[in-house]
Order: sequence, then C-alpha cells, then structure tokens
Amino acid sequence: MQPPALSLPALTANTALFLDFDGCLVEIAPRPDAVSVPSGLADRLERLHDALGGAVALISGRDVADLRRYLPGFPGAMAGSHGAELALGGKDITATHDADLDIPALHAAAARAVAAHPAILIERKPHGVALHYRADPSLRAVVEEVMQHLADAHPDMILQPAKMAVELRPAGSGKDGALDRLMAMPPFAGRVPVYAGDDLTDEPAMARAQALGGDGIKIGAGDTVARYRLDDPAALGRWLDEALGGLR
Ligand SMILES: O=P(O)(O)OC[C@H]1O[C@H](O[C@H]2O[C@H](CO)[C@@H](O)[C@H](O)[C@H]2O)[C@H](O)[C@@H](O)[C@@H]1O
Repeated sequence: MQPPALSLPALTANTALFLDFDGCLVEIAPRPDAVSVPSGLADRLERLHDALGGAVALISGRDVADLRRYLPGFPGAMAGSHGAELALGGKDITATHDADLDIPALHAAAARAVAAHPAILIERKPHGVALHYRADPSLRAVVEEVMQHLADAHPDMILQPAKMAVELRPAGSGKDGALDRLMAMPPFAGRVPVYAGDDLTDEPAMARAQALGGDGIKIGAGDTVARYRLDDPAALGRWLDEALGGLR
C-alpha cells in the first residue's frame, strides 16, 4: 500500500499528537546511542505541547529513561518500550503489563547466544532485549534465529522486528495499546489522534489512530497503513513548524 504524498492532515486545537522517536523525530544512526537530536526539536515539542493543551505524546520502542536522556525537558507523556511503560508528564514510569519476566536472565541468555558474533549489538532494555545487526547485515539470519529461540523459551514475550534489529517485548504491550491508554485520559480524551511513525512497531498504532477517526503519517519509505507520508524527520519537523503557525 503506497499512501498519497500530496497532502497532510490538518493539526487543529482538537488534535492529539503522537510521535515516534527513532527514524521519525531523529534520523536513524549506526548505533542506538549515536542518534543526534536536531537543534530546535526540544523547543518545537514544547511549543506543540503548549498549543495542543498538553496533548502531545512520544511513543517509542526505547525505554522512557533512555528517551528522557535525549529530550530531558519534554513536558508531555511518554510511552516507552513499545508501550510496556508509561510516564505522564515528568512523573514516575509505570509498567503497563502484568507479565512476571526475569529480564536479567533474558539479557544473559541473549548475550550467551550471540557471544560468537561481537558485531551484534545487545541492547538491554528494562522490559526486553534488542539484538542489532546494523554493523554487519550478514548477521540478520543469526539474529532472527536466536531471537526466535528466545521467543520460544519465553511465552510471555513476543518478537518485534525493527530496523536492522529484532526485539523481544512483553506480550500485551504495543504502541496501539499505548495510544488507547492515552486516548482514554485527559488531555487526550475526546481529541482526534494524529500518529507519525516510521517502523513496523508503529503500524498498529497508525491503524488505531485512523480507526478512531484520525490519521497516520508514515515517515520514509515502505509499505504502510498510513494515509499520509513524509520523506524523513526533517520533513516532519518542517510540517510541524507550519502546523504550529496555524495553531497560534
Ligand atoms: O519506536 P522508536 O522510537 O522508533 O524506536 C525503535 C527502536 O529504535 C532504536 O533502534 C533503531 O534506531 C537506532 C538508532 O538510529 C538504529 O541504530 C537501529 O538500527 C534501529 O533499529 C532503539 O535502539 C530501539 O530500542 C528502539 O526500539
């Protein structure tokens, strides 16, 4: 499905805005810790937050503590770990699932399984693990096989394919669930959701936003359920700035 690239949805004072992080607000980098936050992004997010009465949320596969390192002053809600964590405003981070997971054991098992392949980067997350093969794409099959074995051994977790990576996240998590949770509470409730994202983990959330009468915006290339598309994070930034002008 290739959505039209011609027009974009209007942001109004009644919009609830949901933004993904990697590949959406920031360009993809060689490693998770090598992303660069564009100058002006923090200010843009704060102005959107003010103009939309606080109804702006970041919805990321990263955990919330990691997101906060990149956007420390962001005043809005953050859903992290593919929806497995939620933090409202600057407040505490809560788990949204009730799976009783032995995460240190999962991290150790993942590390043992790829010990022979130092090019595979292990990202230890509070609610799961990611194995990245961006440094050597020929290791994709190894990563997929290891993660399938880990998924088979951990029925409370599900596989999440990502860009040059495969992740395990808790069953019952998901960015669509994060969107639903936020849309049920103020200041999001009663608004029209607009969700921008770039990756497979964003597709269910964009579908959900559209099912609720809103819109999805796919950032970059690839099949998508979203009705709209923008080329890259810079294009999203320009569109958000234009939209801000109309909200004043
Ligand atoms: O939901 P997102 O905010 O888009 O996060 C998805 C994953 O992003 C990160 O990995 C991806 O970005 C890295 C930095 O650009 C890149 O090196 C990697 O190849 C990508 O897969 C992050 O490391 C993951 O934890 C997120 O789940």
